[in-house]
Amino acid sequence: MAEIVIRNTNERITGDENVRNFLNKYDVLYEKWDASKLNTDLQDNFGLTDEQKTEVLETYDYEIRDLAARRGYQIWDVITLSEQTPDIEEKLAKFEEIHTHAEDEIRAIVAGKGIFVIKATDDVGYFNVELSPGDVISVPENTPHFFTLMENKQIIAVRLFIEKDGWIADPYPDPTFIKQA
Ligand SMILES: CSCCC(=O)/C(O)=C/O
Ligand SMILES: [Fe+2]
Ligand code: NI
Repeated sequence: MAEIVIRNTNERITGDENVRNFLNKYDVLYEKWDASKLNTDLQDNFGLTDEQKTEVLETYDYEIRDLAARRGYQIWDVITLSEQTPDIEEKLAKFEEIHTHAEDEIRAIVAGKGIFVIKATDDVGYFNVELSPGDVISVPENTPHFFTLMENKQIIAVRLFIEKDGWIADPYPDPTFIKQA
């Protein structure tokens, strides 16, 4: 279940309804997929082969096509990040820079954990969205954000894009952002 932390106040928001209501205020979609649908061999495998990634997409084909039909996503992929990922440090460094995307994108966590840090309004500042298996969020277009792993340092996520070119990020250097532990 996703949890929110508002970074400026340390307020923590828990419970599906509260989380959904908070996120919807900032045009962030929050939905759930059934994490138990994924074959257990794949849930514990953070070094998926291309064939296994296809199996993940087949497992969630109904959910993916439903989101695509409702919200216009055109392509999707599976990303795994863990110590087994080649160039993990470079990949993470890229995701950990504040950036925007010119399109709305979906991130569905199917195994592991991760945090999206998203900018709300100037007065609220940034909030953390701590994501667990089954959590599905959108990252709205042109919204400053970044992504980092949690203590277990591993994740499998399905990503849905509107643009056929996939992941394209525009850096958003933000002097108002305060890094904290
Ligand atoms: C867990 S999805 C990988 C990170 C990503 O796709 C993104 O857009 C980060 O901001
Ligand atoms: Fe992003
Ligand atoms: Ni939870």
